Amino acid sequence: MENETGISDPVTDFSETDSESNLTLNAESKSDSSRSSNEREVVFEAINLSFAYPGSSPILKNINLKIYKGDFTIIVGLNGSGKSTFAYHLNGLYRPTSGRMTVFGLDTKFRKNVSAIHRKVGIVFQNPYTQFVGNTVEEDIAFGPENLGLDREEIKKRVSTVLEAVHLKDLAYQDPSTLSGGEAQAAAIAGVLAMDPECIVLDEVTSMLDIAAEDRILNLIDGLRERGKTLVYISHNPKDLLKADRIIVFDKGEISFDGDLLDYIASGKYRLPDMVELLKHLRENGMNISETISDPKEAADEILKQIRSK
Ligand SMILES: Nc1ncnc2c1ncn2[C@@H]1O[C@H](COP(=O)(O)OP(=O)(O)OP(=O)(O)O)[C@@H](O)[C@H]1O
Repeated sequence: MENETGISDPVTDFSETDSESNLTLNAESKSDSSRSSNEREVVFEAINLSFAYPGSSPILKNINLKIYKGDFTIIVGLNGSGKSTFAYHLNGLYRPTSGRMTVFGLDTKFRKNVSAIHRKVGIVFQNPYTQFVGNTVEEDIAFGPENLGLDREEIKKRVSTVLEAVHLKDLAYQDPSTLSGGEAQAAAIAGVLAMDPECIVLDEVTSMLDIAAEDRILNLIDGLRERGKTLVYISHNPKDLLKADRIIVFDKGEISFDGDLLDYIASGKYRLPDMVELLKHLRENGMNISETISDPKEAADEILKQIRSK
């Protein structure tokens, strides 16, 4: 079947479970008296989550994870480790084969919950062309806000604001399928921004952007953080790690690391070339790091020392 994003998706057929909606789960968990009042709100929770594509062996294996409101979480891992597959679970596009995924306490296994989740969680896919639904860029961006039932003036305002933000005003009337890779990524991001969701999941969204466009998007992401949005960002770019509240490493469908940047570097779970890139970036941005360091392990130690001393 095709879901509303246009992705051909065999795992979001909710017809059998539709009547069992579980919208009360969040209220139940809030009434749990054992929780202290200052406990942070859990946005995403994976509980023993496993997933296999039809006819394949499991891609995600027994994932247990909570992601909290307002956090900027970066997910890294080698190609094929299951990052995108996991991201699709974060707004209910995919459902676990076993275990559970809840978003704001709503189990993604129930169709009614997924409609509610789609209003709260926007996702920008790795391949932007899969998410276009409009005949023009402008129409495409307006589609989300229209679905939210916003009035014409508000839709117009939002479309204009996000087109400006991603520098696509001149291409507003172009067919999105004819955009260049970088333009398409910017348009897909604009489409999600126009919906102003509480949480945004970004799956390698800057891979086709030039440096100026990437900077624009990263600035937008900074702005979203300041507004308290919950962000989950799948990235292969080492310098993004510096922004993260939390880094999660996927390895063959399992979580092999979960912690902050210092712990990540100290853990030695990083990809060696990433440390060299990170070092280069820090050096270019004024950190006093010896030019003679090129060995990745030495680089990691130096980054750790520099960050700790700040
Ligand atoms: N629709 C599908 N049907 C069957 N297998 C799939 C499908 N989509 C992905 N896979 C497989 O699932 C595994 C995980 O893919 P996924 O795209 O989640 O990895 P990833 O960590 O995001 O990789 P990358 O960094 O390359 O984007 C891969 O081995 C991939 O071939």
